[in-house]
Amino acid sequence: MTSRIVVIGPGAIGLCVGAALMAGGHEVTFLSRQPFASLSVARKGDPVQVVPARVVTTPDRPGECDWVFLCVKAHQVPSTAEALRAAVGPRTRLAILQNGVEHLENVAPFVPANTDCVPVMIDLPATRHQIGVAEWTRHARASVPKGPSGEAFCALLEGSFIAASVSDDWRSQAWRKLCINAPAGAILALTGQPMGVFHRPGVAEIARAILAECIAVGRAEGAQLEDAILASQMQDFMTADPNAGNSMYEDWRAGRETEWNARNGVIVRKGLAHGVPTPVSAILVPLLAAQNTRSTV
Ligand SMILES: NC(=O)C1=CN([C@@H]2O[C@H](COP(=O)(O)OP(=O)(O)OC[C@H]3O[C@@H](n4cnc5c(N)ncnc54)[C@H](OP(=O)(O)O)[C@@H]3O)[C@@H](O)[C@H]2O)C=CC1
Ligand SMILES: CC(C)(CO)C(=O)C(=O)O
Repeated sequence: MTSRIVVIGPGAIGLCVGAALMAGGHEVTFLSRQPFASLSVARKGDPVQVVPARVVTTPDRPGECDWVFLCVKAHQVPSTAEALRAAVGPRTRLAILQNGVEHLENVAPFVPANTDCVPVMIDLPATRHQIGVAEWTRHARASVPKGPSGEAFCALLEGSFIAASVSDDWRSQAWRKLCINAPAGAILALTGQPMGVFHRPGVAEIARAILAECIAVGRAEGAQLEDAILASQMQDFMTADPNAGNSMYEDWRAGRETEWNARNGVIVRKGLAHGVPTPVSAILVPLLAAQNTRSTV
């Protein structure tokens, strides 16, 4: 069955997911801040195909639809309030594709309380090279909570390059992803260097400390995070392509606001609420916040 889907935020994730939905025959409209007419999404090294894209640039234009895929950075959610009002009707399902663990809290102020929201853990290393053009690499996975809406989400992507699955412990999936994003995002954004910086003296120790704090706070929040994550995640960091970046690094490089609060601030905020100490994150978070103000005072 063809669904009418509005993708809010045609960045790296929005373009990739939108292309997967279009390939499945769905009617996809991108709500963009800048116009574009065609879409080109490919796995790194694969041939590029250009297809026409349906795009609107006015927030009140998307109109009510079956699904909204919200693909903006966590701190950009408030700016989509008008678009959400226009696109989310009583029968619309809202998929929130974000890093972090606060998908539902982030959208709650902007949609009616009974909105059918599907938080999505998206593991899809992707870059938007220019408007309408994105490339992804390594793997493409999405995880949503088990239930009718989660299953409907997976059905939309069935047969596409994105492997979507339901989880009966989605909270743990989101925290596991944060175990990647919290150390790697903070360290790459603060040093302005790709993954090879983990081999500089002392850097791996800082990453390990952030990771340990993330695990401790995640457990206090009810996530199942086994001890072995510490070693296996550190191993992944240390064996990563030294030239690889991540979305927070890309934002820093482009002079855009970074997702420091959703990825690192959250560890301090939720740690405080549970009485879990997070001394290393507490030092790094003000630096990450300051990096975004570019204050001249
Ligand atoms: N990139 C990656 O590899 C991965 C990213 N993620 C997560 O997915 C989420 C999206 O990230 P990503 O795709 O990288 O981000 P991008 O910055 O590439 O894309 C965000 C897009 O949203 C647009 N946007 C922002 N505000 C609005 C608005 N009010 N109305 C319409 N469009 C808007 C931006 O437009 P404009 O261009 O005009 O600024 C941009 O096109 C984040 O939470 C990220 O952490 C998760 C896994 C991997
Ligand atoms: C680490 C990565 C690439 C994994 O999907 C990611 O989440 C990001 O860059 O934000």
